[in-house]
Amino acid sequence: MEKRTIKLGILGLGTVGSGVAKILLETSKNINQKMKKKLELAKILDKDLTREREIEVPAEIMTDKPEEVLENPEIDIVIELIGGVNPAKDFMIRALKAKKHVVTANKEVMAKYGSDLLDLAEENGVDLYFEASVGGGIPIIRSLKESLTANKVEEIMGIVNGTTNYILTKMTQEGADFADALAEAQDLGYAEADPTADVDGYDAAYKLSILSAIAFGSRIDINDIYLEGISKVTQKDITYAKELNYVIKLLAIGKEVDGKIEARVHPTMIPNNHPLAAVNDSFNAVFVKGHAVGELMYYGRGAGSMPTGSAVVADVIDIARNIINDANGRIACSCYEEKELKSINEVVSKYYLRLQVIDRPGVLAAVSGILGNNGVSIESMIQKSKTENGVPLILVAHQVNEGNIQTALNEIDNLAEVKEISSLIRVEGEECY
Ligand SMILES: NC(=O)C1=CN([C@@H]2O[C@H](COP(=O)(O)OP(=O)(O)OC[C@H]3O[C@@H](n4cnc5c(N)ncnc54)[C@H](OP(=O)(O)O)[C@@H]3O)[C@@H](O)[C@H]2O)C=CC1
Ligand SMILES: N[C@@H](CC=O)C(=O)O
Ligand code: NA
Repeated sequence: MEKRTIKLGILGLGTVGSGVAKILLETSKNINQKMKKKLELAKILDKDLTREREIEVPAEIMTDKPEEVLENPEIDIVIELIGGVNPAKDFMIRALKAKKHVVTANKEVMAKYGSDLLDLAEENGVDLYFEASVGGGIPIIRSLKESLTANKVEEIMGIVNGTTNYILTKMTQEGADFADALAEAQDLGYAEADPTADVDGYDAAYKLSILSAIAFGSRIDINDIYLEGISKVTQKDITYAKELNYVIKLLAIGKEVDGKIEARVHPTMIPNNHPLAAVNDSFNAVFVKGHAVGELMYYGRGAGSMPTGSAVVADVIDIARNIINDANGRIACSCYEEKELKSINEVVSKYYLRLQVIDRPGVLAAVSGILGNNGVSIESMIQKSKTENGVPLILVAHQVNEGNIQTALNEIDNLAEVKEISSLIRVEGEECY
């Protein structure tokens, strides 16, 4: 049956909303030619209609009344770009119940409520797409759901937060101050409305939860993901990492080993020659290992108005194609199994440790003795010259269970010669690449 124009409504004309509107308005001829159908941006909801925007949109399509989008019988696809849980989630529910397809960039909502929303979409015979929620413009969700679907995914390891990658890049390459680098990332539109979501690792954890659900077929409760942000990463550790030929990145790591899932987000040292080490600024990259395809890496802009807009508009076009072909619901929710999650103590990794010790004979023997008794063997060690607060002792431990390292550190902390355990950073990546 010949379809009328497909009408779109945007919720939230902020950083991403402006990118989406720009692409839709400026590229409409090209999009319509590709679609052989007209896509029309019919309404845009935002709270403040007087604020100056990044983009000029016709005044008559702006509204501050949610019902003009959500209850508008003309609108086929609702694009949620408000962020946060509510009212974004309620608006998505209203749209799905009104049998409107939904596209969202909202990782928090998808990580926390994605499976219920996907069920609701299915019940209502509509699609819910969320490519922009992970890796911004990188087509990672579509790749996992479609191009890699023949695989049993064994591992996903990625830099999935543009803000923290921008901050760590500036701190590493320019010795920048944390707060200044964060302010720049905010100015560039990379950060969340509340940037603690970026800095403390929640944003990366939401993304890992979404990726893991698709890759491993099992829902992962966001609260079960081991999480450390970047606020404790110091210039000292960045400098010692350089000496050891490592770089520090905030990694999201998901693995399936013997049917058990490992899911963690934390600052990680990776070798300088590792492919993820060259991923800088707001770029993201996701490394995937599938049983059949082997290793792949997806790389691109993980944040920002236009790159994220690119993923959102691609979802819109995909849904429009489904509408034209009466083909919604092609790919159902991928969480078909319940798999056990490993605790962090069961994780096996290499470790970088930085201790502050008293300059006294026997201290090295005491520390290495405790490590050895706990099955931790030392790969390399640097002892720096004396400071007014003792001597920094930097160790890299071979692969071992996290439980062993933690027990050893508790014992080391009790040594009179040890003033402080300053840092523990996991080290990944050497063996596989
Ligand atoms: N920025 C990025 O690079 C990326 C963002 N995302 C995700 O995209 C979504 C949007 O992010 P972003 O564009 O950066 O966020 P912004 O804060 O820039 O934009 C959100 C917009 O929605 C408006 N808004 C807030 N509450 C309401 C409401 N109740 N009704 C109508 N409008 C409202 C805001 O107005 P006001 O400013 O007045 O509050 C603002 O204009 C988030 O889920 C984010 O996580 C995903 C990938 C990348
Ligand atoms: N705040 C996020 C935006 C994209 O998802 C980030 O910095 O990656
Ligand atoms: Na993406």
